[in-house]
Amino acid sequence: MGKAQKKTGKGRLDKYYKLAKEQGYRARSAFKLIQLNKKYAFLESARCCIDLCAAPGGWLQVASKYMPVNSVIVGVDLVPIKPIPRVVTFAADITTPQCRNLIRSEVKDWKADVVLHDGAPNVGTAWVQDAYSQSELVLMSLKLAVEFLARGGTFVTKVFRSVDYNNLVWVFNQLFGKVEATKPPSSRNVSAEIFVVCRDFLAPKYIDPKFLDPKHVFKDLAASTAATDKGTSANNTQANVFHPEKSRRKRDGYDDGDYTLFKKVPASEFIRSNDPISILGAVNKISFETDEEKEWATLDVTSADVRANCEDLKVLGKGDFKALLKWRLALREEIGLDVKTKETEELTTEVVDVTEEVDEEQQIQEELERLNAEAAARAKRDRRRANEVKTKTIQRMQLQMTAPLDIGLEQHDASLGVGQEDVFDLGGAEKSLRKQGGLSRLANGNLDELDESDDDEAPVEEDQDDEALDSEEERERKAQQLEAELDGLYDAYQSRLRERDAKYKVKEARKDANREEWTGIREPDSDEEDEESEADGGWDKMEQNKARVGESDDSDDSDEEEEVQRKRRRPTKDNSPRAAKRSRLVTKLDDSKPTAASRTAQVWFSQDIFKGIGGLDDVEDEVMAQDDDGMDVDEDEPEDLEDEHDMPSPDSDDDDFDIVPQEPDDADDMWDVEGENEDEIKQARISKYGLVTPEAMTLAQQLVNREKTRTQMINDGFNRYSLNSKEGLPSWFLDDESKFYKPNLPVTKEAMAALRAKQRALDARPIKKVAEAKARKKFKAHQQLEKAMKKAEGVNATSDMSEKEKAQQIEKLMRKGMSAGKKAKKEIKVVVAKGAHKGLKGRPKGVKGRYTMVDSRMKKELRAKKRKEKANKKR
Ligand SMILES: C[S@@+](CC[C@H](N)C(=O)[O-])C[C@H]1O[C@@H](n2cnc3c(N)ncnc32)[C@H](O)[C@@H]1O
Repeated sequence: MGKAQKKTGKGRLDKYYKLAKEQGYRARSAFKLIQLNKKYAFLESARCCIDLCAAPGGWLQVASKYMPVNSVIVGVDLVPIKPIPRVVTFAADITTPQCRNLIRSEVKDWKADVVLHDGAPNVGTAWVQDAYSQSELVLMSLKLAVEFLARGGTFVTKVFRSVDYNNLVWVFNQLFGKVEATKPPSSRNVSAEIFVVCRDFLAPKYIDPKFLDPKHVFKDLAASTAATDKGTSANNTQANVFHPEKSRRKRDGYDDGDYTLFKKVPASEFIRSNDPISILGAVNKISFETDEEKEWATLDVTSADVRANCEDLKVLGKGDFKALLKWRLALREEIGLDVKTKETEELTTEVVDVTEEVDEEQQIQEELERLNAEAAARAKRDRRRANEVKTKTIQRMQLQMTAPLDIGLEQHDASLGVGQEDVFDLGGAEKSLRKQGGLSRLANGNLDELDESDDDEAPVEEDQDDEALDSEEERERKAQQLEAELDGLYDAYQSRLRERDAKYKVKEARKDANREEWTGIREPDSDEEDEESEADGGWDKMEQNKARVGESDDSDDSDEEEEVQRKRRRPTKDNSPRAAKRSRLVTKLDDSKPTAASRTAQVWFSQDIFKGIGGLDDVEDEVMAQDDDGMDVDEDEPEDLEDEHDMPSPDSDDDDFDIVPQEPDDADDMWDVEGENEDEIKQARISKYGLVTPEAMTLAQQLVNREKTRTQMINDGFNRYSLNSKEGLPSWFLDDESKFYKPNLPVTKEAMAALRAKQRALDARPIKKVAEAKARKKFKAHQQLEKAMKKAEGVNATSDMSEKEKAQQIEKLMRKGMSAGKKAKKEIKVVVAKGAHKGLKGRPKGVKGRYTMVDSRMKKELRAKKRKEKANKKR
């Protein structure tokens, strides 16, 4: 038996439920028809289909999908069905004549190829009753089917496994050539439903009405129920006794004619019965009503427990049932029905044996159910706990009881890698440091002292205030360290991502190509070699330069070189666009909003380990001291420059850090050449890149069409996204924000259409080669024309010709000149060397003008050859 499926709650939401949702079917039952049709293929050839009990319309959807277009599909149900394309539906009870009339009016005198029936009354409390009316419903649908089906047609119906099943199948067999019962995989195992596919309708001229009369078809119901009484229901009652803790399904329903839930048997019946176990499993109470029974109740063997147990058997456990069975045996001996033959232990073993027989399959299934339920409950519990913790944390955050760092970061997240312990356990680290008395010393930068004191166990007395201050600084330092580490990890992650990103690689390759082309900013008087070194740029070249500068300090022409270097490094107070652009190439280290990289660098270099390393501190100080005006310095005032601004001079040691980083994101900025002004560049950029996004186009159109004013647009710019302070936020966060935290600008259809049109126009433009060829042609034509005109002038100048002759000659020349470049290609006729032309030498019959003989295979073979060559080349 397959894995048990839950019939309640989420157990219903199985694979087919999800599939139905995905594929737009109204009910998961749609897959039952799909699977039935896959097996018997009755829909593809059907031209007319009637679906009885069709709501909500899953089967109708399938029929409409699989049946040929223009076929007639009719759906009926008690409840109205939402419209489905190509399907006619109405609400009616299929057991009534009105329904029949409605169908008739719909299909006219057509005959249906397929009649479907998936009807099910509400299966609930009175199971026997339901099963019966289900069978009745089947019979009613069969009645309609035989009326509307065409000869050879198919009737598909759902039948519940019940005592009526065989009778129904018998009737089907009388009316159809082939009858097969099947359970499609999408039908739940726990469901008692089964589908009967009746094919090849015999369409007899006369059908005995008894075939369709429930009274006749199901008349031996009682007999069959009695016959099955010893079957599953007997097992059920036995199981009730041996596993009273488990609730059992009544697959067989209630006994025929006995619809009461409460059952009572006299004690005498229980004592005298040969099947006491069935009685214990089936009844609620054993009563002591007759005198004899009342006497038994007073006997010693009938203890108070036994009497109490007899009052309500439904609440008893296994032990109580055993006690009752023991009591029965004892009483039987007492009243002389039995001689003492068996020991009660034996009975127990017998009982156990019987138990094992009881529905072993069901036990397995129930065990599985139990295990599944337990696992589900455990998972649910865990989920609930996790949610509770999260909710609490959020509440605490809202009450400002904790920092947001708590959320989302697992304390022992492996992805954070090494160092997370001290990262997240600042308190612990602080405590251990304080214990060692090294915190304040660490804060004072006395690393050596701290190292020494590592071995020293004696605690050092410290001023309380100092300690608090120290711990604050320490905390800050740690936090900065943590941020630096996180930034490092994030950078590594980003570079890993980029490495994987093919687009990025292409971009980088292009950039590299651009960089190679870039020859740097040339000083008019700098020599060839210097230009090269500048052009190449890069760390190595700079190192070489530095070394050379250092060496050249002693050389004779040092002053000259120094001057060149200084000129190259120092910004001038030149207001020309070139100077402005160059100043842009230099990173403004003192920008009031520190960039992520500079902040990271600051944090990195703020670590104690860098303290005392020559030059670094100075650089840092200089970085801090530099101000915005730093770029507007007169070239003629080098001393001032050095005093006021921190651009390193060639003589200082700090020229190690004379880095002129290139702006990474926009190579175009670098191409600002002398003479161009900012506005022009801006305009060029707009014409090249402007209005490339649908949002930009929408805004532009709104502005042009006066749907929005400029002020409105400016006002729109002040939204919750525009005033976010980005200061001090980590780069990963800012990256994320830039991707996802931005206003959702409206995009109109018109804007999209305009953009598409623009793109189409771009696509329609010829490629460079074609354009060049066209231009060449035009140029040649122009030359020819000029030549012709010169000749015409010559003709005009001659006196040997009459005016008429001149005119004729000139016209000829001009015609020739005008037609230059428009030479019509001589058409070559292709003659395939097959049939009559095969093996022919010389001109084939009926072919005039230029021709070429081709082999029919030649083209294909040539292509194949080229393809192979290409593939080989690649390899
Ligand atoms: C299981 S649903 C049918 C699902 C349908 N095959 C589908 O795929 O959407 C059973 C339907 O039978 C209908 N039904 C039950 N008794 C009926 C009756 N006497 N006449 C018409 N419809 C009936 C119910 O209203 C219910 O919608």
